[in-house]
Order: sequence, then structure tokens, then C-alpha cells
Amino acid sequence: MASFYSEPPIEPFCRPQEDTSLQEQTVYTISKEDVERLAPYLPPKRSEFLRERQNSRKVEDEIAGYSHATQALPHVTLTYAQSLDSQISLRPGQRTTLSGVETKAMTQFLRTHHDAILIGAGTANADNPRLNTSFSYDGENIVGLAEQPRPLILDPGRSWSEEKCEKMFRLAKAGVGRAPWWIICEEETERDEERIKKIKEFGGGIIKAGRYGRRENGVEWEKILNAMWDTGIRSVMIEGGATVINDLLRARNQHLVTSVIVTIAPTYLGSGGVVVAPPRSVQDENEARLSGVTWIPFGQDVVMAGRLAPKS
Ligand SMILES: NC(=O)c1ccc[n+]([C@@H]2O[C@H](COP(=O)([O-])OP(=O)(O)OC[C@H]3O[C@@H](n4cnc5c(N)ncnc54)[C@H](O)[C@@H]3O)[C@@H](O)[C@H]2O)c1
Ligand SMILES: Nc1nc(=O)c(N)c(NC[C@H](O)[C@H](O)[C@H](O)COP(=O)(O)O)[nH]1
Repeated sequence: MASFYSEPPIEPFCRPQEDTSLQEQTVYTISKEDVERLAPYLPPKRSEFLRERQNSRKVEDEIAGYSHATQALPHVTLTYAQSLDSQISLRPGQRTTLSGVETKAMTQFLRTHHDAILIGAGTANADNPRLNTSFSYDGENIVGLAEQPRPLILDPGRSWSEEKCEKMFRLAKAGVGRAPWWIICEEETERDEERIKKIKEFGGGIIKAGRYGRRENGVEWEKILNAMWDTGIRSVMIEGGATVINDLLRARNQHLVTSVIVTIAPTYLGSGGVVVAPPRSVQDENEARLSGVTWIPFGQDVVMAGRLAPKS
């Protein structure tokens, strides 16, 4: 495992000025009551020290109330939006809006509470995502760069195209988001060198961890999360897509997930979409059950927050 990155200077608050398209960022906020309802499922708030020294290994003593027994694993919040028929998009590669404005605001709030935000290469290529937050505590001023999560692109099969993620790089350049880190498996290939150089030029970086064989066997999450911890990441919000979610929900990985926060939208996408359903490890047994569950209505949607009771 090896990791490195370069960091743009941290500024307390920064509004996009040069790039006019960035001025159109919608400002999101949620009520104090909803913040309190979500609080039990969130990682401890980041300290200033952690925000500024994300690459330090000496930070471990600074963490209070850390929720995992093993100190080398970050708090993992698995979060996504699904339809009533358990689908997250109409077809692979198609961005499908499920969340209403209220749950979108909730997601933007969650993003301010995590050091990093992870998506799979399939989602990165499909969505041209922003992966920043335009959450505002006062309903007016969007949080500053210090509260912006680090985007992580999980790409064990090396299928990510940076060109399809120009929004993220633009936001980083404007100082209203961070440049992404590319997560690939350990095996080196010469082709990577040029790409890594380019990603670093934009302020991004790379994490190499674990091995990768057949796609249906998934990735080595523990090694990947461990490598994240080594870079200073103490909390990560994992947003999808289906390959990533179903892999994390399989029996051998469930103990790595700290909280699950799912938005359920009152719509049926109809068969043929991208489904969340982890592989079943034991016939005729539920694969996973949540405990400590709270259901919170947000506009027309409902948000379910809970913890996984690991199967293994
Ligand atoms: N509604 C939501 O909350 C939500 C969230 C995220 C994505 N989506 C949607 O999901 C769709 C993408 O889902 P997907 O499953 O095609 O893509 P994905 O984002 O899960 O990425 C899958 C690809 O990344 C690699 N990969 C990543 N993690 C892997 C793992 N653990 N094991 C094996 N391979 C892994 C593989 O190369 C694979 O092709 C898009 O349409 C996107 O809009 C919806
Ligand atoms: N909460 C939520 N509601 C939705 O209706 C929907 N389609 C997603 N989708 C998540 C999404 O597909 C990836 O996390 C993006 O790629 C993030 O993109 P943005 O940063 O928001 O631009 N998420």
C-alpha cells in the first residue's frame, strides 16, 4: 500500500468567483431537529487539527468517541437513495433523481460531517458528480473548504475516466471542493504513471490497496479502509453505486459498516434498473438486519438510519 496527495491551501470560507457556472450552486440547509435526529449515526465532528493535517499518523490520540473497536478503520456511513422497488437508477450509467430537495439537503449535510466521500468508477463515469457540499448552517453561506469532503473514486478495474468528472476538478480549482483521490489495487502498471501525474497536478492523489480478481468477488475493503486511515481519513461516506453497495453489504464486509442511512423515495422505477440486493450467503436466511433504527420524514421521502448487526 502506498498513498500520497497534494493539498490546496485551506481557506476558511471561499465563494466561487472566477468560474461563473459555479456561482449557481444551490444552497441547502436542514432543521436543527433533523440534525439532532441524525447525530447518533454520524462520526465524531472533525477537529481543526484533523482537517488541516489529513496526512498525519500522529492524529490518533486526537480522536474522541471513535466508534470502531479497531482503531485503524474509519467510521463508514453507507448512504444512498432508492425507489420502493429497491433500485437506485433506471439503468447502469444513467443518473436518476430519486431524492426530493429535502433529502438532497440531508445528503449535503452528511457530506459536511465526513472526511471523505466514496463512489465507484461506474458512478463517477455516469454522473459527472460534484462530490462537494453546498450545505449552509445559516441558510446563506455555504460551508468553507475545511468542511468539504475528499472525493474518493474506487476503481479496481481501472475504468474511471477523469474527463467524465470535469465538474469535480473545476470545483477543486475554484476552491469550493477538493480534488479526488483515485483508489486502485496494489498491482502497478506502467500506464498508471502518466495518469497519476495528471491527477496530482490537479491537487488529487492516489491510494493503492488490496488485490482485485474477479469483479463478482469484490474488493478487499479492510485493506482499502486501512489505507484511508493511514492518510488521516477518519470517516467516509460511501454513496454507491450498486456494485459498491452490494459488495459492502455482503456478509464478510458488514462489520466494516458503522451506519446505514437510506433515502426511500415514493416511486417505483420498474424492473430492469440498478438494484441494491447483496448476494445471499446462507440459503433461506435474511442477509442483513439493521438495529437502532430511526425513520425520519423529509418532504415526500423518508430517511431510514440504523446500524448493521453483522452476520459474520
Ligand atoms: N441513487 C443513488 O443513491 C445512487 C448512488 C450512486 C450511484 N447511483 C447510480 O448507480 C449507477 C452505477 O452503479 P454501478 O454498480 O454501475 O457502478 P459503481 O459506481 O458501483 O461502480 C462499479 C464499477 O466500479 C468498479 N468497482 C467499484 N467497486 C467495486 C467493487 N467493490 N467490486 C467490484 N468492482 C468494483 C468496477 O470496475 C465496476 O465496473 C449509476 O447509474 C448511478 O447513477 C445511484
Ligand atoms: N441521495 C441521492 N439521491 C438521488 O436521487 C441520487 N440519484 C443520488 N445519487 C448519488 C449519486 O449518484 C452519486 O453519489 C453522485 O455521483 C453524486 O453526485 P453529486 O455530487 O450530487 O453531483 N443520491
